[in-house]
Amino acid sequence: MSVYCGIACRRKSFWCYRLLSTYVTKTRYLFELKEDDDACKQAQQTGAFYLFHSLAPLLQTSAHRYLAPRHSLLELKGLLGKFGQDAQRIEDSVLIGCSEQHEAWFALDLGELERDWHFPVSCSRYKAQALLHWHHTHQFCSRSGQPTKKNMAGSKRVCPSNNIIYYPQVAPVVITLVSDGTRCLLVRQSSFPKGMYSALAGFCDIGESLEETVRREVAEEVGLEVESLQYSASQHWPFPNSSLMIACHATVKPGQTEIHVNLRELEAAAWFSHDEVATALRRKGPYTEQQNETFPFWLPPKLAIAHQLIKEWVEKQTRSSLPA
Ligand SMILES: NC(=O)C1=CN([C@@H]2O[C@H](COP(=O)(O)OP(=O)(O)OC[C@H]3O[C@@H](n4cnc5c(N)ncnc54)[C@H](OP(=O)(O)O)[C@@H]3O)[C@@H](O)[C@H]2O)C=CC1
Ligand SMILES: [Mg+2]
Repeated sequence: MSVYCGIACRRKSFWCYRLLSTYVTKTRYLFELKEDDDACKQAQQTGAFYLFHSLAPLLQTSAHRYLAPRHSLLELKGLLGKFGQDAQRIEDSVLIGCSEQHEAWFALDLGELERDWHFPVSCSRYKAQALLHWHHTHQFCSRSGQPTKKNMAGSKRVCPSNNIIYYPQVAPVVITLVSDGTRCLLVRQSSFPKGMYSALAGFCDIGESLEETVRREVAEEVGLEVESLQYSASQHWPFPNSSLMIACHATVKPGQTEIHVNLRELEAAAWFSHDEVATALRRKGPYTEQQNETFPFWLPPKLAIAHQLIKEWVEKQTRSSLPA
């Protein structure tokens, strides 16, 4: 769907109106709310608020489903009064999106945000929880030590004493499925649930390209050298502090498949065949009980990009083994 919108764009010093898609007008509207505190405050009047308590979303059950209730500004003020909280708390809310009709959506945490965040993962909550968490952990200027002030939308914080602007941080992480042509390499950390293996992951070091990170992490963790790299997809991952997972496939140099596990990083690493991985993809962990004194081999759930990467590899192997 496309609409004529009132947003003017400057091109060669002329103002012109363009045919903009719904997505573009929505994006431009959100941009305006992030840049303009008054516009954002105005948007709160007609917006919807989603509530959290120490990063756990407030949910209601309806027909055996959990739904996140929406509150108008008026309802929110009533709720805050009921819980003995000041209406000033609304200033802590952060902008998390808007509808196609430009109804702005906000998230507000009414708890103390003191606990570690261990909650069931859901894509729709990623942005709200990651942003609320970032604000909670970045309240002071690292130069002056003074408290920073968030803008209305919560897209940045500013130090009033020196005007340094702090934006929410995202740490790039590469996650690589290494293959030797017929098998793929999966690893586990001691912190993983029992029996679960995943693709090899690692944070980018400062100054590195993604290609360099993949090469270094594979060498560091399993002592192998990769020679080809193919980008697959990316995912925002909120643990521990908002990462951008960049998923890739890579292959090892021919004949160089002997794994040397770095035990400071990993508990185990091994090559797995197509059939073993295809079977594991169908299993649903976590397993709390051992079978024949070991835990079944299983893989991260569908929500994790590791699952998509591994599934992609299995499908590619299946296709290449079919007769032409
Ligand atoms: N969505 C998915 O499918 C998957 C997501 N992941 C995520 O990928 C991330 C990285 O994987 P992992 O193998 O642990 O990474 P690494 O192999 O890079 O090892 C983690 C260690 O790196 C150090 N480190 C370096 N930079 C950072 C940073 N910016 N933030 C935090 N720690 C840093 C820390 O060491 P120290 O504390 O000693 O300084 C940390 O313990 C994890 O957050 C994990 O949750 C992993 C697999 C699958
Ligand atoms: Mg790692």
